Amino acid sequence: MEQNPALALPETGLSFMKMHGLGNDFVVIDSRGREAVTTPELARALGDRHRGVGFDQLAEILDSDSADFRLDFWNSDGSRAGACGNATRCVSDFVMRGAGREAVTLSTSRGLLSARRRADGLVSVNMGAPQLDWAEVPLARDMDTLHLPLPGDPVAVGMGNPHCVFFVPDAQAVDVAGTGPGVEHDPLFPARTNVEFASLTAPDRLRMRVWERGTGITLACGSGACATAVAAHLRGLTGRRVLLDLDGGQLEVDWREDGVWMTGPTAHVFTATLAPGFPVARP
Ligand SMILES: N[C@H](CCC[C@H](N)C(=O)O)C(=O)O
Repeated sequence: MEQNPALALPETGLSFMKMHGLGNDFVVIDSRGREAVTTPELARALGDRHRGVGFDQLAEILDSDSADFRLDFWNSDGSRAGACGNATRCVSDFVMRGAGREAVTLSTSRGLLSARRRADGLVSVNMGAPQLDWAEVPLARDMDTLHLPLPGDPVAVGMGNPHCVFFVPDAQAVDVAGTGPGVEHDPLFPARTNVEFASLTAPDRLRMRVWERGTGITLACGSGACATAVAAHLRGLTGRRVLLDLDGGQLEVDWREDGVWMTGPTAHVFTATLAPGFPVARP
């Protein structure tokens, strides 16, 4: 096996954690006290579910001057994600446990966020204010973000990353794999987009399924749940606080004065070490 120099790690035997929030799964690399190690090549190699470890997102923990830590997010196709709500909750849980604290602050590419453990053990993150201006999402040109000029009349919401939310009669019946990629790559979204399909199942309760930019179908998407709750409220379907049923479980979203709070379970599955020489060149 020949080592590919383009993928060489700064050290062999890199240690990482596998975590998930409602089955939205992550590889987490703790790089506090050193330089960042993630590159697009490493993200793709680790993200390969057959030849690597497999994940929906990779999160790298880094030192921060302005918060308890910094978090960078990557998709399995090697692209960057500006936000990842479930990984933020999982990593915050890990950092809080390590420090014996019940609340932390973190910096991401969209700014400063905060997280805390609730009395019931679930972890909440304040994902910040939704981005409702076309340029912030971002969209290709000035338009009404509440009614995009696409079949299905979706809503665009930014949560530090772009989301396109469709309200449908039955989210369960949607061909997510068939519809998602076309929307992800629609020219209306210059940075591509995450795509959500949601239906109202009770007052203030939504069934939601997701196609994630750079990853595909996932069992849950925290920022997608926030975007969907914001869109549902703005469309007059729900109040500001909703319960979302995703393929992997439930999330609570509460759009408060100080930002969009998202609450749910977290899991640390294992900690492991990459074999020396990984990743190796592939034929
Ligand atoms: N699963 C993540 C979102 C990943 C979004 C990513 N696919 C992007 O490119 O924006 C979450 O819990 O918020």
